[in-house]
Amino acid sequence: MSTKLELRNVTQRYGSKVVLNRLSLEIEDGEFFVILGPSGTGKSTLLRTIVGIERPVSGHIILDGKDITQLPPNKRNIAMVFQNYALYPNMTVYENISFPLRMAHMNKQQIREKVTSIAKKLNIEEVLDRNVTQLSGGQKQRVALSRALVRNPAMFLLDEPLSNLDARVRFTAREELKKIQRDFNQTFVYVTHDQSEAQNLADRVAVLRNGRIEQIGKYNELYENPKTKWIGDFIGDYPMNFLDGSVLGLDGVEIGFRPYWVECDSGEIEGRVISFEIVHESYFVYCDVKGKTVVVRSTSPVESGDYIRFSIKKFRKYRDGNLVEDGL
Ligand SMILES: Nc1ncnc2c1ncn2[C@@H]1O[C@H](COP(=O)(O)OP(=O)(O)OP(=O)(O)O)[C@@H](O)[C@H]1O
Repeated sequence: MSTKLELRNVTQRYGSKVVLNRLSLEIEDGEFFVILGPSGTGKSTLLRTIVGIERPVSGHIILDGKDITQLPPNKRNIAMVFQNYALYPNMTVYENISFPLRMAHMNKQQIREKVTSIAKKLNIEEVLDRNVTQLSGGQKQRVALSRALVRNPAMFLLDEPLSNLDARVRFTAREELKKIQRDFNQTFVYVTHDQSEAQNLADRVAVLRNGRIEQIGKYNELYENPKTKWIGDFIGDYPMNFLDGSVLGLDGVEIGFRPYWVECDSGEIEGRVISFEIVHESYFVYCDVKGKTVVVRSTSPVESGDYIRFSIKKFRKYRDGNLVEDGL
């Protein structure tokens, strides 16, 4: 089962601090929806509000056309997977996964069939009798997902589920997660700090800033056409560079460009090399252009103190911090 979620003007406050500010959002059936944003911008609060651990002070949450704003969490049929997985440590894997079914008084035979079938799909059949404390991080994640999947929820909320895994396991776990989402045709709402996760997993990304959505779209749209300078700065492996438009003879605007959008060795702009780093045989050169630091990618070696020239092959125009649409 999977359904559409709508948030209408949802506001959440802790004391006088507004954490979600009239936030509206629609998440489609079967979507892998990622929420990105700096620390403290309300990402976890948003998930807790959707699942019902917290009630919004105003606004509405609609699941499949039904207003669930006032329903308690156990009546919402939304599963939440926490960062630490919240497994019951004194139980086996089987007991953990079957827990929600036992609570629902399902008969033993049905429980066994359901748990075994899910465990098979998630490749944890072999560890069903183990205590959860004896599992690897990736296995714990699969147990937490299985425990949620047996309930057949309308959607899944995941709060940084990979952040406790080391780099290598994380990569495989990420691929598995995507596969599970597709195989079970589930709607996932997924909070992360990690842009590579957003890029790889998301159908759409919403970037939160001060309790509001600054931009929403495919990761690539956010990268290519940041609606604001703030998004340009936040999205991408390197922040977008900004220079006064006058460097290209454009008045009254700033231009934004990625390090990859330039061609080095000749061109209209000159910069003095402050420092550089080498990544995959490219030089990412921090240079001073008329008192502003920009990063450009060069394939030729550089030295600090050198002067380099480059031309900007692609750029976006910004006025008052916002994208000028004809700047595309
Ligand atoms: N129970 C609470 N009582 C008071 N303030 C809270 C509570 N929970 C969160 N906050 C505050 O609300 C703001 C948003 O917190 P939240 O955890 O939603 O942010 P986040 O974007 O998930 O952050 P992070 O990326 O660091 O996990 C923060 O300023 C936080 O200190």
